Amino acid sequence: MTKAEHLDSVRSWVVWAASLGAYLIAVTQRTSFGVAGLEATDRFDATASILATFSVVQLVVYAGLQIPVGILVDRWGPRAMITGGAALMMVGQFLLAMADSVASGLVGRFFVGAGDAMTFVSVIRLLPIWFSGYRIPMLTQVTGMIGQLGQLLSLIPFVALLHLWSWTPAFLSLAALSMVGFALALVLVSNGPRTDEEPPARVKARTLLAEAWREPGTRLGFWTHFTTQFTTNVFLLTWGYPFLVSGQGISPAVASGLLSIFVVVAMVAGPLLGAAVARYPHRRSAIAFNIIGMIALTWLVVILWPGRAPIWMLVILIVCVASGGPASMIGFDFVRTFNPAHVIGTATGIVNVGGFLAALVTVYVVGWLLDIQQRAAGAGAELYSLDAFRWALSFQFVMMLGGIIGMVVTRNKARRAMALRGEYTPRSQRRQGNTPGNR
Ligand SMILES: N[C@@H](Cc1c[nH]cn1)C(=O)NCC(=O)O
Repeated sequence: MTKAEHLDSVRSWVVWAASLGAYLIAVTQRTSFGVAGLEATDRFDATASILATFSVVQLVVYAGLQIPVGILVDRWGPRAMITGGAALMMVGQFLLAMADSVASGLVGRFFVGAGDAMTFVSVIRLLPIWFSGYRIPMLTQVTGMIGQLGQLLSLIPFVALLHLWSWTPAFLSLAALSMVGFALALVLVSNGPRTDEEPPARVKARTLLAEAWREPGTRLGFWTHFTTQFTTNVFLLTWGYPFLVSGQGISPAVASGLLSIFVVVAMVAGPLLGAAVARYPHRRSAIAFNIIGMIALTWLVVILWPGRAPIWMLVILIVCVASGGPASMIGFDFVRTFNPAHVIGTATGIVNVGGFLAALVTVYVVGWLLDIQQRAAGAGAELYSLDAFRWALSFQFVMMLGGIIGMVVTRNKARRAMALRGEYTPRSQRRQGNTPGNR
């Protein structure tokens, strides 16, 4: 098969569907512990902070492994990484199924986080190997979008099994599900035909990392992912629920309903953004800036609202914050179009650190700001009061500002580099009426 013949072929769709299945299963493994919080509290006799440690360990492992994983994707190819990731998640869920102490549970969660970290970057790396042109940004979005459905597998059948069969059999079924991901990747995923651009296996990790990082387009992708995605993670993973229930006085049932808007928005906004990026590749950062602007504006309105915000305003806020997840996929599109094929895995890993790193910092600082306000207010003061949330959540603006500065600086650098190479930039089009390229 020549290079062009395998692109967009039936085989391409089979490889994509199998890798997407493996990613959806990884998202199920990722989100399974979160929905088993009450059972975990009983099983491990754990406090709230011990329970939070399980999530933090998983997030730190996930974010910390993105760059090594990206480098290994470029060295070994996506197939080995997806199968290896599924195997690690299988081991992790098996350990968790058997765990009866916090320490053994944490080891299980460590393996799940590590296997999960190996999956997404590898699946995204397969797209430019197997597809061409406008399909790639569209499939990037659809991959992210369908993967989020893994949350529903945790929320519905896994929770049902947990209540029906109890802890050990429910987590063993998750281990079995990972075997399905493993088999899918082993049998159906392929790294594609070898190309001249593949690096010799002995290229040093440091060299790959330096090459990917030197490219301003990679850093633009990092800052784009950083700025668009972190508010989504902060809301979904930690502070959204207590803000809605304790800060805004919403009932727990309505708050859970509001959180499910995140899945709906991912389903709707993903394809829309994919189509917009495919059609206007030279307007990608403008699209991301608009979404960041909407997130910042709606947070500002809710934070400055006198008293509790009305429910319709909270819905608008959640729709805008939720669109940050799909918008963050624009970061991976920058990677694809600015980097040579042999560093795309490494550069994708770098970009995927952005949103998770920003979320970790923000989750921690918001918690710290809530604590110090309670201490300053004296004994008996409420930890989760609306006023305390107003100040604490305002820290998000600091992170957004930092991210926007990063995006502007790297976008200008990327455009300067393109102009030096004589390539199309939006500015050069305004001056000369050039034809758009794909950057
Ligand atoms: N931005 C997310 C994926 C996404 C797509 N639509 C909504 N969320 C992301 O970066 N994901 C990485 C992963 O490992 O899932």
